[in-house]
Amino acid sequence: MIRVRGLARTFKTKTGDVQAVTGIDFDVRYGEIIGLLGPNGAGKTTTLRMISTLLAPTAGEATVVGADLRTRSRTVRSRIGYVPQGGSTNEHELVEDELILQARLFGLSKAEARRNAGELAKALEFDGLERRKCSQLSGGQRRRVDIGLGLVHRPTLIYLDEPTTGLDPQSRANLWDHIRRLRDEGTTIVLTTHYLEEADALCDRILVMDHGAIVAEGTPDELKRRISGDVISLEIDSGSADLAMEIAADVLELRSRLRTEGHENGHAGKSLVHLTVEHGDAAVVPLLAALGDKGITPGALTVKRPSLDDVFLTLTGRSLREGDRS
Ligand SMILES: Nc1ncnc2c1ncn2[C@@H]1O[C@H](COP(=O)(O)OP(=O)(O)OP(=O)(O)O)[C@@H](O)[C@H]1O
Repeated sequence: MIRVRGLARTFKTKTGDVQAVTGIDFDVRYGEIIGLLGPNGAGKTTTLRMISTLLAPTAGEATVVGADLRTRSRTVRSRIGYVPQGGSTNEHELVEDELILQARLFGLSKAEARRNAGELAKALEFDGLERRKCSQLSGGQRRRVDIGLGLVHRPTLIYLDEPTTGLDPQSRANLWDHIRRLRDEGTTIVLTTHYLEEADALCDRILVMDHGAIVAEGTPDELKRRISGDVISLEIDSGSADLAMEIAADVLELRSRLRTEGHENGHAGKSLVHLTVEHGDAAVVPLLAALGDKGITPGALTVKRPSLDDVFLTLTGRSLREGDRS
């Protein structure tokens, strides 16, 4: 469905060149949901904009739904749907008019446009809202209309840029169901997300991006399996965190160790120390004893199977959530 080789984009700015995407390779197969996962500024949107012809690459090549990105950009455009981060609905227009206008822009007849709009309203469950102005929709309804706009010309490939950002958990889960249904009906989907749980729940395959590069690729399970063993997370006073990691390295056979600042939920002044070990349960008692000998008592301790966040930490040394704040 998509074949990308060496795709790169550099932006020239007053303060110098920004290498937004540094020469990436990836493939997307028919009927997959692919997630581009990464923190702010990782290059996800730039990648989507390039493979949707909205932004010219500075290097590299791509074939999208059978057409060359550079030489047949009009064909590519006619075969894909692109739903940008903020959507593209016009506040003052009626939902139905927006859908029909969009379909007509892609060359559909009035009758086809009307039929597709009606079918999508049913499929994405915003039927009954077609005569409302876009400004009168809830966040979740609006996102479904945005997706409808991307699909109204019946593309087989759709790009969704952060489809659920800003939605409440219920609307998010509801939108996930719709996205899965689209895939089951034969639409290939490439989406970007900051949410690990979204990538985990929704995507068949994940491309982890950081600093303009793909740093890992695989199914959610494959990525998690890369960090074999368990992750022990300890909350430690920031002043003692480095010593705690040294002590842990002395008494345990560590696969990896990472430290993040605990900014969230009133944990200022605390650090979170993440240790990957073969058998988490067996490691806890000797670890606590060794820390206790040096007067360190963790505020909290958890042992769990690695999450995608742990994968990201291990690959990049940073938490995705830290990236979110930058
Ligand atoms: N038009 C532009 N001019 C200059 N720099 C840009 C431009 N567009 C993007 N960038 C830079 O390129 C890098 C990648 O941006 P991009 O929007 O692709 O990241 P992203 O992963 O989509 O981030 P987010 O999750 O915040 O949407 C960032 O450093 C960004 O500041």
